[in-house]
Amino acid sequence: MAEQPIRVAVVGVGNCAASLVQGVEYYKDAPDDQNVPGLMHVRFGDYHVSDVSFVAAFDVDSKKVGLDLAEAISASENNTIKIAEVPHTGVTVQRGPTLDGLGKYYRETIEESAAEPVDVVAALKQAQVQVLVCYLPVGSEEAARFYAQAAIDAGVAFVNALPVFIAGTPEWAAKFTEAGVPIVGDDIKSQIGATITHRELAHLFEDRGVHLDRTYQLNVGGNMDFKNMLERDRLESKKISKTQAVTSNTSAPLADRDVHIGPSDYIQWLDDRKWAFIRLEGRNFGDAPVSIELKLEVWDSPNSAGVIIDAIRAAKIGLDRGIGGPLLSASSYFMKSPPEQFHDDVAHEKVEAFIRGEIDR
Ligand SMILES: O=P([O-])([O-])O[C@@H]1[C@@H](O)[C@H](O)[C@@H](O)[C@H](O)[C@@H]1O
Repeated sequence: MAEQPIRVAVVGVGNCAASLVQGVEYYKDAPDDQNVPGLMHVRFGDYHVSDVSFVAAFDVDSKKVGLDLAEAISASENNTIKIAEVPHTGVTVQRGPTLDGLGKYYRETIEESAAEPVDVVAALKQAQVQVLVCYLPVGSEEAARFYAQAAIDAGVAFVNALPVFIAGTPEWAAKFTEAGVPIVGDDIKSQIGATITHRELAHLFEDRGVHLDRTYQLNVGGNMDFKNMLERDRLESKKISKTQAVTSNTSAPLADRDVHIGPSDYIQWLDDRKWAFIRLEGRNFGDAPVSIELKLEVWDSPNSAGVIIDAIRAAKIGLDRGIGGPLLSASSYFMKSPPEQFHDDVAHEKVEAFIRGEIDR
C-alpha cells in the first residue's frame, strides 16, 4: 500500500460506480508480483488497487441519497453483475444538484430526492477528496461542467467518464491548467468494449494495406444508460465521441454515409450486459472484397471500471507531481475522446512512460 490512500468521490452512483466500488474490494489483496486477470495494473506507479478509498458520493435518486455507499450501489435501477460483497463504507450518498442530469426516461423511472442539494465544493473540501470521478448520465452537459468547475474550485483532480467534452476543449483544458488541477477525459473507453475492438480492427485493416470502405457499430443493452439514450437528443455527444474514437484511427477519411456508430437500442432483459454488432467492409489485394462481422457480449460496467481504476491512479499521480490540465497519455489510452488521439499501442507506451516519470503528462 502507498503511505496514504487515494481519496476518491463519485458523482452518479449507477452501475459503473457499483462495479468500481466492488472491484476495489474484489482486488484488495491482488498480488503485486503477478499478472492478475481483469486488471491492466495491479500497481500503477506507487498505487495498488486497494489504495483507492471512497470518501464521498453524490446522486439525485431518492432511493440512493442518504444510504451508505455500500448499499446505494445495489439500490434503485442498478442491475450490474455482483462481483464482491462491499462492507459498510461510512460514506453517505449526498444529494447533488440535478441540473440537466435527468432526461425523460430517468424521470419516468426514478424518483428525484426531495432533499436540498448540498454545496458540492464544500463537500469535496470537507471530505478532503483528491480525485472526483464523473459518472453522470449521458447528455448531462450542464451538470458535468458544474462538477468540473467544482473540482477546479476544490483543487480536486477530475476523471470524466462521460461523453461531455471537457478535457478535449481548449477552454476547459486551460481552466484546469491554470488551476493546477489534472484532468483525465473524455468518455471512458472500456477494457474490451466496442470502441477498443472497433479501433483495433480499423487499425488492422490499415496496417495490412486494406482499404476500409464502410463500417458500422450497433450497441444494445438493458441498463439505465441505454434507456436514457432512447432520448435521441441526449446522445449527440456520445455518438460523436464513439464515432471519432474509431475514425481517428484510420488515415483515409470515411464519408459520413459510410460510418454508422452509436448506441442503438434498449433491451431490458439484457440488464447491464452490452452487445455490440460490428461490421467492417474493405478491399484488399486487387480490390478483392473483404469483411469482418462480429458480436461482442460483455457486462458493461465492470468493463468500464477496469479502466477507471487506472485513470484514477493516473490522476492522483498528476496531483502528486503538481501537473495541471489534461493528462495526455492517460486520456488517450483510457478515453474515447482525449485532447490528442494516438494508436492504442502508442498510448499504452506513453502511459508506462508517464508512470515512470519520463514524460510529464
Ligand atoms: O468502450 P465502449 O464499449 O465503446 O463504451 C462504453 C459504452 O458503450 C458503455 O455503454 C458505457 O457504460 C461505458 O462506460 C463505455 O462508454
